[in-house]
Parts: sequence; structure tokens; C-alpha cells
Amino acid sequence: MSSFRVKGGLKLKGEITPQGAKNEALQILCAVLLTEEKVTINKIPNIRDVNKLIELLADMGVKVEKVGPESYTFQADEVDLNYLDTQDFLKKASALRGSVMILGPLLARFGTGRLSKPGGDKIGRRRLDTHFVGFQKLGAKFEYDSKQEIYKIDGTNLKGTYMLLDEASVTGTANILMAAVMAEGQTTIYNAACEPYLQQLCDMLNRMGAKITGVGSNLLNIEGVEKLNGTEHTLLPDMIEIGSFIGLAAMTKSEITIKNVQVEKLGIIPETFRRMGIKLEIKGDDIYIPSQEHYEIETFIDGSILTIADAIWPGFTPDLLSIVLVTATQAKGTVLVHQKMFESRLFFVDKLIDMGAQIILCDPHRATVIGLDRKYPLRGIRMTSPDIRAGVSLLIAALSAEGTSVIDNIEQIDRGYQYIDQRLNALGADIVRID
Ligand SMILES: CC(=O)N[C@H]1[C@@H](OP(=O)(O)OP(=O)(O)OC[C@H]2O[C@@H](n3ccc(=O)[nH]c3=O)[C@H](O)[C@@H]2O)O[C@H](CO)[C@@H](O)[C@@H]1O
Ligand SMILES: C=C(OP(=O)(O)O)C(=O)O
Repeated sequence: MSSFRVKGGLKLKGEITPQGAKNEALQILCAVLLTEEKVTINKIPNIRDVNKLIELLADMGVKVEKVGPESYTFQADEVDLNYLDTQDFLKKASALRGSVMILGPLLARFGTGRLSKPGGDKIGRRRLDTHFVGFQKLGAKFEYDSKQEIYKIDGTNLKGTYMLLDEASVTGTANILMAAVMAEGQTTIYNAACEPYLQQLCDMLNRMGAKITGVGSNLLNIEGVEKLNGTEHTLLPDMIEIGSFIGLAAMTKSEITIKNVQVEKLGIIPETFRRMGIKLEIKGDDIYIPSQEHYEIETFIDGSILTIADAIWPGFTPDLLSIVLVTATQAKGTVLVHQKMFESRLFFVDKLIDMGAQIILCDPHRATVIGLDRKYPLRGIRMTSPDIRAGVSLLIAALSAEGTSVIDNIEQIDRGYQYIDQRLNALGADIVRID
């Protein structure tokens, strides 16, 4: 288990470029299984979850070649289906959440798929019903082998159909979409998730020869095609990293320019941070955040306390609520953070409270943060990172705190943030990795 030792209280200054989007990468990498032709992917972040998925694809027989600092080619012309029955596969696949999305492509192309329970953050119940019910609607058989804890999916000759998803699951929509692109006839997915990750996946699949309309909406229509071709795809900048840098800049009074953010793809994210009183200027395709002594959280128009809640896209992503929460601790004013989707993502507030933050955890889904307006800085402490976004929030808290903090279990942070210590140290932070 590695740790970060963080000296707090330093102002950062300079430019930072976001990595390619983690959650998009996981979808796009699984999509390479849909064709025997070569697929080139650019802006692949060097993070644990993505590296593990690339390794898994290679173990399945996909030819993987690194062709540039952030570019890879993949060719799935000799996939070894026998590997899916090995303990090695089941163990590796269960190490990350994104591996679940190999099922849709495997089903579409080979009529079969296997998976043990996928990993990912322990941030509440993470059911997969939407995925499996979707596969079943397309005509596949689903079986859960409770002894071995394996999901088995089988079904050749999938047939397009109409389906209304029980919830707009991000990975579920991606999985069903990839299963449907080569199904016979027309598939309609209503209540589809439409995060930028999915829009990017749809655009990529269409470039490969798929016929998907309704991209960006919650109603996707897919006209099945016989086969898909190779393509080249570039990942979007990671919107969660961008939001994390905005919060970090405000908390540490830093002057930061976040480069090449593709601002039109960020949805409600910049506005949500603006409502917390954080000044940010869009300069071309960059976000400039000036050094700010104070920032004041707005109230609603009637004067009542602002609520920031998560929602499916184009609402505010749940992956940034922990960042909002930590950023609010040094704002002027009060905010109610309402994490509707996950029930165990707010418990990390106990560490912020230990650091001196004023937070009331109302219940597992809601926390009220009473901003300190920098009257009292947070105090450095030793803490453990419970999940990826809480981990980065604790890092932000530590960077703003008086004294030194130690954050354990930073493997969680490494899951999704590329060279975060080196990149922040280049802006003037003092973070030491202790292995
Ligand atoms: C690898 C990956 O891409 N992970 C992301 C993906 O996870 P993932 O695809 O696993 O998350 P889902 O979209 O399936 O669901 C997330 C949670 O929200 C609940 N839910 C979902 C939709 C809905 O309409 N109502 C509802 O309550 C689900 O029951 C679940 O508890 O999307 C989540 C939601 O944006 C993000 O936090 C994860 O970072
Ligand atoms: C929850 C997240 O990731 P995962 O779905 O991989 O656990 C996240 O990216 O915030």
C-alpha cells in the first residue's frame, strides 16, 4: 500500500492539461473487440484501471501495440475464447468495474461472454441488472453461477427489439449498445444514459460502420449491421479531472489554467463551480482560475440554502460531488450536498471533520457543509483514501491544510489520475510518494 506525504498551504501556479477520460477509455477499449480490424486510440491515460483493461485484452489474444506516448493500436482478429474459462481471466476481470463492458462486444461478435463480479469503487450497491436484462431482451441467455460467482451470457443470432431500461446506467447502456450494433434488425433503447462517454462511443461505433441515431439523447435507435470495420478514436479530456482541478485551485488559492478542456462537452460542470462562488474564465478552449482569497456559495433565488445534487447527464455527475464537498469547506456560506445515486460515497467526511471542517452528515446521502471562509485552515492529519474521488478530495484538503498530511491507500487515486503527484508538484505542490 503506497501513501502520499503532502505539505499543505502552498499556492500552486501554472498550466495543467487534463488526461484522456478514464470512463470513456474503459468503454472504447472494450469496443475494440467488435471488429477484427485494427483500431487506433489516442489520448489513453496511463492509469491503473485502463492499464489493467489493456492487459486483460492482450491476455484474451488482442494484439496491442503502443504507437505513441498516449496512442495504442488494437487488433482483435484472434480472440482466445478459451481464456474466458480460466481463473486468471476471472481474477483479472474482477479487478475493475470497466471490464463488465467486454460482455456486450463478446456477445455481439462471438455469441458468448463470461465474467466474475466486476470491481470498482465500494461506494454503495452497484447492481448489473440493467446490463443483463438488456442482453436478455436481445435474445441472450443469462445465468449466474452462484458457486463460482460467474455471470454467463450466451446467445447467437441476437435480434433487435424495443427496450425501456429500468435505469439510465452508464456502463449498462454502453454494454447493451455494443451488443445491439450487430443484432438483426432494429433496436431501440429508451431511458439510455447519454454522458459524453456514451456520445463518444456512439460516434466511434458509427465510424466503424454501425447505424446509431439519437446520439446524445435518451432514445437510441440502432439498425443492426453485419460487421464493423477498424477506426481511429481520440478520447475527450477527462471532465472529472477538470472539475477536480477547479476545486483544487479554489481551495489552495492557486492560479491555474486548465488547457484544452473542450468546454462545450463539460455540460453543467463549470456553472456548478461558479455557483460556489469560484471565479473561472473560459479563454478559448482553456479554463483560467485566478487566485482567490474568498469565494461565496450562492443561495437559491428565494434565499434558501443551495443544494448540489447528482443526476444522470446532462445533470451533475456523481463523480464530482466529493470534490464539491471538500471545496465547500473553505467557502463562505452553506451548501447541502445530496448524493442521490450512491449510498456510501459521503462517509469520507469524517476525515474532513477530523481536519477541522464543519460538516453535518445528515444521512448516508446528504451532508451539509458550513464553509469556514478561511477563518480556520484545515489541519494536516493521517488518513486513508476509501475510493477514487474521496481520495482526490482528501488530497485537495491536504494541499490546503496547515501542516503535513499522509494519505494512505493512494492506489485508489492512481486508478484514475495520471501521475497526479508529479503534475501537481510541477505547479508548486509538495507531494512525496512513499512506496
Ligand atoms: C466505469 C464507469 O463508467 N463508471 C461510472 C459509471 O458507473 P456505472 O455504470 O457502474 O453506474 P450506473 O450508471 O450503472 O449507476 C450508478 C448508480 O446510480 C444509480 N442510478 C443510476 C441511474 C439512474 O437513473 N438512477 C440511479 O439511481 C444506480 O443504481 C447505481 O447505484 O457511472 C456512474 C454514474 O455516473 C459513475 O459514478 C461511475 O464513475
Ligand atoms: C466510481 C468511479 O469509478 P468506477 O465506476 O470504476 O468504480 C469513478 O470514476 O468515480
